[in-house]
Amino acid sequence: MMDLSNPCHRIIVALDVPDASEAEQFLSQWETEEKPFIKVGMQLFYATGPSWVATLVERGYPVFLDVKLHDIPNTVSGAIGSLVKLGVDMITLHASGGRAMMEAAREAAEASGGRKRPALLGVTQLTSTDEQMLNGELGIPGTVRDSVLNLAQLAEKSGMDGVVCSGEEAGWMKEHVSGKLLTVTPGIRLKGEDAGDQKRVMTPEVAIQSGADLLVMGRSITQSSQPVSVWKQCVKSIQRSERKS
Ligand SMILES: O=c1ccn([C@@H]2O[C@H](COP(=O)(O)O)[C@@H](O)[C@H]2O)c(=O)[nH]1
Repeated sequence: MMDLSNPCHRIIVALDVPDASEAEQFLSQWETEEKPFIKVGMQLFYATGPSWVATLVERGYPVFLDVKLHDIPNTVSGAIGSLVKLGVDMITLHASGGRAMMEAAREAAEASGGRKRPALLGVTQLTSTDEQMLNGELGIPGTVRDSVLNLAQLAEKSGMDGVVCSGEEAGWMKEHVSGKLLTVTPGIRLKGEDAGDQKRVMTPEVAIQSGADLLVMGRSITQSSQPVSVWKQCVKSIQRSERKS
């Protein structure tokens, strides 16, 4: 189960791999270490199905199910009703799905009948979106920050426990929302690393200093030849950054 006071749980490892066997092989490298906080996204969830995710939870992994639900309220309510049974720690929905959709999700999660209620996170603007894309192909005026804040405030009013945004917005946004809203921040890159498809990126240290609560790290860890050592170094360096800020 996730424990936000545990520094190891401040980094969520995005397990973007094709199947359960590759995921298991990757996780086996942590044998003697504390279990990492794992993000299962669409690629792995669609490949393994819910039962493998439930076994991860049973084995004591904190799990973030990043399926980014976005549909009519009734459908999202049903989906949350099914996903809550897995016992995961966090689930994402697109905040742009609107208030009725997020409220329906919250009600479905609360009706989970004695099971642990997962934290629900509203995805604001994806970290692969920049201002040019926002104003151009998406037709949304203003800055990325304006749009992230608008969606974060909507998520908060709709009963979400947190939001997904980039490190560029995480700390600043907290001045405009309640302190209870958790900020989960992907788009993390080590110094000098290629951003790839991500547009709003930050190093782990700067993201934590800027006010992010939890960091999502995928390829920087999964594509490293020494993933456990990169993970450990990042945990240590964010602890140091936190002490300084
Ligand atoms: O705005 C968002 C929301 C989710 N993600 C997810 O985080 C990881 C990032 O992977 P990297 O390899 O570190 O880029 C990935 O699973 C995305 O689906 C995001 O990047 N941005």
